[in-house]
Amino acid sequence: MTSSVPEIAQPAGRETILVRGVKKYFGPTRALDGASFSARAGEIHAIVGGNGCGKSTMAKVVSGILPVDSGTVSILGETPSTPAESRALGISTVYQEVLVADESSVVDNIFMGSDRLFTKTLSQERKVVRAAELMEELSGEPVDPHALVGTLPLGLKQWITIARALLSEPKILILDESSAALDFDSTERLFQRMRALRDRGTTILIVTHRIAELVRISDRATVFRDGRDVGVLEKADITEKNLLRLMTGEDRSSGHSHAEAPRPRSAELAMRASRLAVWPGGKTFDFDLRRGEVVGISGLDGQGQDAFVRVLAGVMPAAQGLVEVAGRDGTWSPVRTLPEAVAGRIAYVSGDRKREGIFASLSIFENMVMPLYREKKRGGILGFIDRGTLATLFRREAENLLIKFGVKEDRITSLSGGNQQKVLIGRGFAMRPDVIILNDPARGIDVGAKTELYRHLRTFAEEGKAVIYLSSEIEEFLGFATRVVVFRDGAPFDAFDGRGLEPKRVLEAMFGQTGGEGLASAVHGLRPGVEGAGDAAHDALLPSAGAGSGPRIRVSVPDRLKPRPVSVTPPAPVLPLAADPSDPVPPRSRSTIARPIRIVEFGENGTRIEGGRP
Ligand SMILES: Nc1ncnc2c1ncn2[C@@H]1O[C@H](COP(=O)(O)OP(=O)(O)OP(=O)(O)O)[C@@H](O)[C@H]1O
Repeated sequence: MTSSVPEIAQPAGRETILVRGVKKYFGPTRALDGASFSARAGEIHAIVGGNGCGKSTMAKVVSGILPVDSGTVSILGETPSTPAESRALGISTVYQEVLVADESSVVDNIFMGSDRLFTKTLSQERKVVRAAELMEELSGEPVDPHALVGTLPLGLKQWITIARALLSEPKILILDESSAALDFDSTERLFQRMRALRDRGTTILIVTHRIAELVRISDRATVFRDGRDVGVLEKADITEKNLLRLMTGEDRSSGHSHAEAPRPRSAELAMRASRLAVWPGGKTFDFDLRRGEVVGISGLDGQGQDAFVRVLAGVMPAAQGLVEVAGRDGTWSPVRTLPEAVAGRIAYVSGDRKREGIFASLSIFENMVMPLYREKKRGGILGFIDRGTLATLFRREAENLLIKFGVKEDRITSLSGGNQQKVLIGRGFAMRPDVIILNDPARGIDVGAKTELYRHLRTFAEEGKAVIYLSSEIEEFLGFATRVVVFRDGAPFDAFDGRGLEPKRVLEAMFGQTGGEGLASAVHGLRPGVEGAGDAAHDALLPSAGAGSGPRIRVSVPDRLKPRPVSVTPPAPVLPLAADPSDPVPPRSRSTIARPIRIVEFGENGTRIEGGRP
């Protein structure tokens, strides 16, 4: 990868990681309960399993940062017991949480913690050059090495953590959910890099919930369940079906793809937006949300879909226009702020739990029932709720979403990442809303919980309530969304009926390659405003796109066609439940370059088939 580091010479096939009968308890929680696992030089080895089954704990044990209670751990013949020892052995880890110092520069973040190794001899100028090279190689776009990391979008922050791990050309590279903040194209680049390292003898451990990705990249996979290894699959046997069977211990398929999406029984509206523009100067449009439907929202990164759902949820003000929610008595009330949204029984669930989700210092229980407490204090509509009722609500949501926890009074940060996300989803439902707005909520949650979530939301819609569901994975909409609205350039560009939804058509719309006919159909409840959202169809060859802070989209764009991003700072959102209010909002990137596209098709069960289109 770099001339400044030595080549690795690991004989392929040699066992580099050997873990036997390891136990690791956190109080009453058995994170690892007699787990064994081994990996070889020159292989990409996946650790797979449901939320809370012990994957991250195993990754930390192998990294040498977590001592075990019992069992044996041998990494390259040694047992590192401090991060420094493990680094000296050649182990690099990219952790699940994106760990960067926002107030430091890109170069300082990349070289953080590595001064005692080979980089000691590098001058600051060389480090700056190296950081710039690495970031351009990895992220596919030039990144100012002096830029403050806090001003960068999540995807670039994730690349910084990966660049840091790759600096020393590790013998063992551990990637714990490291592609979670990367879009499809970036994930592909990461995979190429992983394959090159693997071919030079590195052992790569990956932990991921993206099953289709791990089927593609892994040479072997060890499946965990309840803190124990329950099977090892060789490359030829790594299929979605086999993985699920081992993960759940049952024979069942992943999906909801054969299920029917909810259909509204009447034309009664739950919400409406008129003359709405989500960005200053953006195109205006009208939008109706009916009772009884699930509306899927999608788009390429930074096309306004993220702003749209936040505006609907009262989390961010609209640049123009009015959003209203229908009361149970049929009256309409404006939604301009979060309190107005809460009063209108709108709940918001964010997939970005670090920035606008969890309260790290509070318990699991408090995190779930927090909005109800607040209402109680103000004597609002939920003011009658007492602690006993809260406990019942908590239990119900925890059961519904299969949340795995020890004691509900434990801090939320003691939960696995996926279980933290489930608490946020549970919080949304616990508010007993009439409209629930979910912003890419399924990041990091396992397939069992996803299925439960879809089932829950489908029932919710069938009860006459309404769902807005933004997702970066089109597969999520199959058999689930009543209709799907695709955003481009800050406004709806096209819309599709959920029945017979073709993921390929949705992808084409994201790239401006469809005619926008869906906008003309009254079924989709979309009407162009004065400037005309319908104009979007004519602007198809002048799309704007960029690597903003929005969700990841599984679409591949050739590097040479990538736009050069220009930062535009969006208005600061009102964060409803910000863990860290000082956390800056990543800039949105936009550009105006037409791009031919490469489509990734979806086969059975949502597995990807790479296809081509000039
Ligand atoms: N520091 C900690 N304190 C208390 N409990 C913990 C701690 N770390 C992990 N646990 C618990 O150990 C169990 C395993 O957690 P781990 O993070 O390893 O799961 P995981 O398989 O990586 O899950 P996910 O897919 O959700 O990331 C969980 O029940 C979790 O709540």
